[in-house]
Amino acid sequence: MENKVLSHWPSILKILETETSPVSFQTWFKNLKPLSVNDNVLTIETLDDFSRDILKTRYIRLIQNAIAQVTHYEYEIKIVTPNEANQIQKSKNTTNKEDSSDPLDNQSNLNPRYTFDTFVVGNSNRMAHAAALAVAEAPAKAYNPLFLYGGVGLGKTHLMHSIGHYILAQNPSAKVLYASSEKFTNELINSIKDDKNQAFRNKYRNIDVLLIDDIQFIAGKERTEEEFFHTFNTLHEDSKQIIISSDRPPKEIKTLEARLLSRFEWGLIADIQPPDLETRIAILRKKAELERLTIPNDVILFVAKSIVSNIRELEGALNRIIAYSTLANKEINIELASEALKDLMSSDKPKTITTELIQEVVASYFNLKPEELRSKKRTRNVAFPRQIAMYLCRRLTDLSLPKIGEKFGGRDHTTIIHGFEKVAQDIEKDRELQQTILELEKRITGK
Ligand SMILES: Nc1ncnc2c1ncn2[C@@H]1O[C@H](COP(=O)(O)OP(=O)(O)OP(=O)(O)O)[C@@H](O)[C@H]1O
Repeated sequence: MENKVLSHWPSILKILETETSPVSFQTWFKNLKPLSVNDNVLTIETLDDFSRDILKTRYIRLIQNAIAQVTHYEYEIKIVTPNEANQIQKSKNTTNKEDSSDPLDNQSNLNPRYTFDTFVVGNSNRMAHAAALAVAEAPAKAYNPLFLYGGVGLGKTHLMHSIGHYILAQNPSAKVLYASSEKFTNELINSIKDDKNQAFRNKYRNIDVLLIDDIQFIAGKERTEEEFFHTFNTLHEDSKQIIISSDRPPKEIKTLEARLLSRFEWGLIADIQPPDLETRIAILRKKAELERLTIPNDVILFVAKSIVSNIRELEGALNRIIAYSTLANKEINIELASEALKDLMSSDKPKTITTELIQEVVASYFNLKPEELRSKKRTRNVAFPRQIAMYLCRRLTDLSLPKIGEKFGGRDHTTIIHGFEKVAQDIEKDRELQQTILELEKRITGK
C-alpha cells in the first residue's frame, strides 16, 4: 500500500505553514520528515531532542489535524530524533520484519530540499559537485558509475538527490530510484523470505537511474553483494546510470568483493572533504536565506567556527539558535547563540577526531587554509602550524605515522616524527606555545 502521508507531505506542510507563524514554521515544521506508518502510528523525524519535546508538548494536535485534512485519516503521531529513528531502524533490521506499509515504496524517494540550487559549492566539494552535475546532464554518458565518498554529514546524500531531481526535471518519465544500501539489503532479505525475488529484481533492474547510499554497509554480506553485482551489471549493460556513495573510497571498504571493487572503479570516484570556514559560512548564509531569516554576521561566524567537521551538525546548531530565539522571543545575537549552543559545545559525546578536523582547527587558528598545511610550502608561517597539526594528530588520533604523513600531502613518516619532536621540545620552554596547544586541543575535542 502506498502511503498517502508521504506522497502528500508537501500539501500537509503547506497547511502547517498557513496555520503557524513564518518563524514557527521554519523552526519546527519545515524539517519534519515522515518516516513510516505502522498500523495507525505515523513516525515523524525531527532534528533533535529539543525540537521533539516542543513538538510533543505543543504541536501534536496541529500536525494530526493537518494530516487528517489531506488524508482523511487520523494517525497517532510519534516524533523521534534521528538517533531514535536509527535505533528503530536497527531493531527492525535485526528482526527482519517487513514493513509492508513503508511509505517510501514505489517512489523515487528524493528529498525535495536536496537540489543543486540549495547545494553550496566550495573547495571541499567542488570536484564532487562538478561530477554530479556532469552525470545529471548526461546520465550514463559522462561517468558510470559515479562513486561519491566522504565523512558523515558532508553532503553525499544531498548531491545524489540533486542528480535525481535534475534528471527528473529534464525527463519526468525517467525512472529514478534512491535507496540506502540497508534498504536494498532488507528488501532483498524479505524478497527471499517471501519468495518475491523476481519483484525485487524488477524493482531494481527496470529503472534508468539507481542511487545507492552508504554502500559500505553491504561489504561482507555475501548474498547482498552478489545481488548488487548482478543489478549493477544489468543496469550498466543497459546504459543506465548508477550513483553510489560511501564513507570511504572503494579500496578502503574492507571485505568488499574484488569484482565489485573493480566495477566501482570503472567510472569516476570523487571525494567530499570537510568544508573550510568560507564554505561553512556560505552554507549557513544559504540556509538563513532559504528560511527567510536575517542572522547577524557575527553569529554566522560564531557557528561556523564552532562546528567544523559535519554540515548536518552545522545546520542543527543554526536551528537551535533559531528555536531559542523563538521560544525566548529574543533577537538573535551572539549572547543568545552562545547560550543556545552551550550544551552542544560542552557535550560529553565523544567527537570523532580526524586529521581533517585537526588541520581545519589549526589552519583557522593561524589564519591559513587547511590545504596550505598539506601543501609543500616551507615558509615559517606555514611550516610551524603544520608541525603543530602533526603534533596534535599524533596525540589525538590513533593513526600510524605513515597514515598521518599521507594526510599531510604524502609526507614521509620521519617528517611527522620530526614535527612532533620539535613541538614537544618547544613546549617545554615556551609558555605561550603551551597555551596555544591547550587552546587548540580544547577547540578540537570540544572539551
Ligand atoms: N554543500 C552543501 N550545501 C548546503 N547544504 C549541505 C551541503 N552539504 C551538506 N549539506 C546539508 O547537510 C546535511 C547533511 O548532508 P547529507 O545528508 O547529504 O550528508 P551525507 O554525507 O550523506 O551524510 P551521511 O554520511 O550521514 O549519510 C543535509 O541537510 C544537507 O542538505
